[in-house]
Amino acid sequence: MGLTVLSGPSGVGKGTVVAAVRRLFPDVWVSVSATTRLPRPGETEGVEYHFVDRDHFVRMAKDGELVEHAEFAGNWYGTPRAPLERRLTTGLPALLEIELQGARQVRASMPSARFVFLTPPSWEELVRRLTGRGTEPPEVIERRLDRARVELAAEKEFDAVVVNDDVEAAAARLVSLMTDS
Ligand SMILES: Nc1nc2c(ncn2[C@@H]2O[C@H](COP(=O)(O)OP(=O)(O)O)[C@@H](O)[C@H]2O)c(=O)[nH]1
Ligand SMILES: Nc1ncnc2c1ncn2[C@@H]1O[C@H](COP(=O)(O)OP(=O)(O)O)[C@@H](O)[C@H]1O
Repeated sequence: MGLTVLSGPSGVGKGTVVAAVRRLFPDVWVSVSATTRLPRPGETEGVEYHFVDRDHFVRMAKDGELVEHAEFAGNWYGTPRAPLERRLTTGLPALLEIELQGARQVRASMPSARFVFLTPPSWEELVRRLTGRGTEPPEVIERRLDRARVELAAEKEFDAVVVNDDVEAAAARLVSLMTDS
């Protein structure tokens, strides 16, 4: 059990697959990140993210309250340390859903974690999903696709690669990776 880190390009379906993992595996614990990004319609403080302003984020980072943090497409994201450490002391599974730079920081500080990369069936399908979600304006989609190229090139750094073709199959694979000792 222990810590699993899930990464993958924006729009690949990380949030969708993690929601399916929660249904398959209700005991899973998923870290709630801090971010300077504004909430999307339907997002709630403390559920998808802790939404903080830049000053607050910088203070958290400076005070060592974040396990890792990174800038992604113009906003900051980071994993709060205290709740993750509390969870890890129980020995029960914990999941982080974070981008590549953060995953690299966790790899350096917690090398025993499992690193899983979620990848799309094709580049065209990734563009379709990111555009189809309808949550970002075109210029933000462009920045995320730029990052997606970088992230896809780093697939080999991960312990396992899961293709998100079918959501349920991808979720089942992630659960088996998380629970494999
Ligand atoms: N490094 C890091 N990345 C994070 C964290 N939380 C979320 N992310 C990543 O930030 C990126 C953007 O997240 P978000 O704005 O929610 O967009 P979405 O993943 O496309 O729905 C995604 O790759 C997330 O996995 C975090 O705590 N640390
Ligand atoms: N396996 C899949 N097949 C088709 N569409 C998917 C699949 N997984 C996710 N999607 C869709 O792709 C879009 C992006 O998914 P989301 O979970 O928000 O991605 P991420 O969290 O990686 O940015 C959403 O509209 C979602 O419904």
